Amino acid sequence: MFVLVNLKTYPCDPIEVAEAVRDVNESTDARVAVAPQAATIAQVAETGAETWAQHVDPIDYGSNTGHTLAESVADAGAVGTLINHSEQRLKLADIDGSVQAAQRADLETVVCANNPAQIGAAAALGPDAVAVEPPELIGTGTPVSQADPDVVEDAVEAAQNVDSDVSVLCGAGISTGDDVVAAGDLGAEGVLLASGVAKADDPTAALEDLVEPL
Ligand SMILES: O=C[C@H](O)COP(=O)(O)O
Repeated sequence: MFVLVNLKTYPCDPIEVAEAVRDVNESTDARVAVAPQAATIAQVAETGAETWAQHVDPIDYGSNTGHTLAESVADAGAVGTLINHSEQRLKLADIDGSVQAAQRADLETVVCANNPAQIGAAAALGPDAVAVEPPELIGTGTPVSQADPDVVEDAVEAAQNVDSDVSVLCGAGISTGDDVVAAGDLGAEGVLLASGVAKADDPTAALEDLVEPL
């Protein structure tokens, strides 16, 4: 299972979380990575944790003030990027452009989507993975795998019908090892989570709990 921890703009210490991600990744068969804010990608990557960007824009080098260039986050040490997170929604043409920009920079891609229909559309753009996240469950602590298991199974089916090479993650409210196991039982190959680790008093303990049953 892939456990991708998105730090969003939570007021946590990204280095503390990154060191926990690095250490827990080394102690488990699961793959554990962290997506800090763009401004801290380089510092986070220096810890040795697998580091992702939270977003890249559908642009190339040039006159794009305020945008995030895929090559820049790759140069800073990111190996992958989220695209179209529920809190950073893009138009379909821009999702396509961001996937292409990420692939140009050799970044792995996870395209987020609200529901199975959008997952099918996202999978058609050729990312490495898609992540289904019902927006109403994000940050609630109520796991999607428990509150809405059908959306996970339907997302897996929707992606497989389009491109069986595209992995499916699920996210929203995931915070325990049982939640991760439940996600796997529904066909997800990973989970995308944030508050369960970023808001934890002890990120290492939170991560250890997440991977303990894997
Ligand atoms: O990127 C992470 C997702 O939006 C899930 O957030 P959450 O784990 O706080 O529900």
